[in-house]
Order: sequence, then C-alpha cells, then structure tokens
Amino acid sequence: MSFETILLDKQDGVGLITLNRPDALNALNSVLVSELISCLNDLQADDDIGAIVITGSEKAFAAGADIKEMAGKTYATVLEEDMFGNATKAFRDIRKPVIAAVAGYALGGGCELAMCCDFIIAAQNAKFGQPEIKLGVIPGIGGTQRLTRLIGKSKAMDMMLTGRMMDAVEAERSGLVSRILPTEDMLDGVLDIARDIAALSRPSVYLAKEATNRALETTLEEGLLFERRVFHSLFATEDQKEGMNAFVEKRQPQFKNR
Ligand SMILES: CC(C)=CC(=O)SCCNC(=O)CCNC(=O)[C@H](O)C(C)(C)COP(=O)(O)OP(=O)(O)OC[C@H]1O[C@@H](n2cnc3c(N)ncnc32)[C@H](O)[C@@H]1OP(=O)(O)O
Repeated sequence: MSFETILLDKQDGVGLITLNRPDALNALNSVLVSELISCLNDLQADDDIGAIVITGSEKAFAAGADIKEMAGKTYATVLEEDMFGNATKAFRDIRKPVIAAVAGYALGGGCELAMCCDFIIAAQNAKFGQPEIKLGVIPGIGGTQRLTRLIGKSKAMDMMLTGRMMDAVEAERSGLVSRILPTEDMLDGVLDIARDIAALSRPSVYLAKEATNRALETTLEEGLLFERRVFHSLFATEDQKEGMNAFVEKRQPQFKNR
C-alpha cells in the first residue's frame, strides 16, 4: 500500500505509521485522516502485527486539524460529513495496542490523536496543547473528554480555556504521557517497547487493553468483575500454560497467540 500523507512500515511484529506532511507540520487533513484509518484497519487485520506505533517528525507529531481545509466549512457541511467521527470510530475498533511516539508539536487534533492511542511516550522537545479556543472552536476529536480524564478537570480547563502549551515534563507530571525519552532516541525507544509488547501473548494483550479501558467507562464493582472473569478466561489459553511453565523452567516463553 502507498499513501500520499503517511509512511507505513511493518517490522518485527510492529506496524509503524509515520505522519508525513512536512510542509504543514502534519496537519490532519481529510486525506491524512482517511489514510490513517486505512492503515489502522490494515494493521488490525494483519496477523503478523502485534503492536502499532504512530509518530510524526522531530518538529511536529501533528500541529492539529488542517485549519486551511476547515476554514471555509459551514455548520451544515461539518454536521453532514460528521467531521472526525470516522477517526473516533476507527480507534474504538482497534484491538491491538497503539502507542503515540510524540516529538515536537502535538496541538489540537494532534494532541487528540495522541490521546486516542493507548499511551503516549514523549520526546524531551514535545509540546502539547488544545489551542482550538483561539480559533473560535473547541476540540472535536475527544480532547475535552480524554484530556479531562487523563489530567483532571482543573488542568484540563486551564489547557482548554487558555490554549497554552505544556512541555514534556509537565505532561508527564500530569499523567498525559507515560514516559519521556531523549528526543534523538525517542522513536527507537518506542519501537523497542512496541516489539516487546508484540512478542507477548496476543489474547492477554487484547484483554489487558479492554479491561484497562473499562476502568474509564464503568463502575468499580463492574470493572473488578469484568477483570476477574477475563483473568479466569485466560487460563483456557495455551499461552497461560507456556508463560507460567517458562517462568518455572527459567526460560523465555514462546507464545502462540492461542
Ligand atoms: C478544530 C479541531 C477539532 C482541531 C484542531 O486541531 S484546530 C488546529 C489547532 N492547532 C493550531 O491552532 C496550531 C496551528 N499552528 C501553529 O500555531 C504554528 O504552526 C506552530 C506554533 C505549531 C508552529 O509555528 P512555526 O512558526 O514553527 O511554523 P509555521 O510557519 O506556523 O507552520 C509551518 C507550516 O505549517 C502550516 N500549519 C501549521 N499548523 C497548521 C494547521 N493546524 N493547519 C494547517 N496548516 C498548518 C503553516 O500554515 C505553515 O505553512 P505555510 O507556510 O504554507 O502557511
């Protein structure tokens, strides 16, 4: 597959999606969004892939939705096309883990895209923000909901209402990103992490993701029951036997994803 705005690479069980609109700081136009969705669907369907990484350039993960493309649109057109509804649905359907590897600007839709991923690893030079308020709009790819859940209401309101940027250190302290890596080594570091995840037992990886996401969507009692039942169900897999026997026998497990 070849794309206009994205580079797709598959190696060692990892699908690497690189946003590639250097002249527009990877602004998310409709072509890029639709190519991104195609890549995600392709990687989900590919049995050789166990984890997905989304990245941009050293200057910008993505500087937001494409303002030039949006500027002339009317209420009727964005409602009719359900602008960004397709991206939200695509991420909801991805069962494989997706890691955002963020260097440079992750603003507006760029920050929202990173938050659609399962976790975010930031380069030291990363800058996050939701500046939509300065354009007379608000976030539209989940920013008000996901940022608030990740960093709490007070800081999320600060970001939404001022449109200011936060650096990588503040983002890690706030819980938006899981770790910070040196800018020049960030992508290699994330790919190492993704390769390790891709080598794990796929049923347990899928179910760990599902159970962790439940924590944001249900009551504690329901979530605990869901987790316990899923945990029990994994004892029906060959990989549970392999994983535990390998530990006892002091060797590396060979998972078969069943
Ligand atoms: C509404 C929803 C749902 C979501 C949104 O995301 S709205 C957009 C939110 N993002 C922003 O408001 C950020 C806009 N960009 C900037 O403020 C700056 O570009 C910057 C601070 C990220 C970087 O500034 P810098 O001076 O280093 O670079 P520029 O010369 O400004 O940019 C280079 C090149 O990229 C084009 N660009 C940047 N961001 C966007 C964007 N979001 N949409 C379209 N194009 C963008 C910029 O115009 C310039 O291209 P030209 O020189 O050809 O104009």
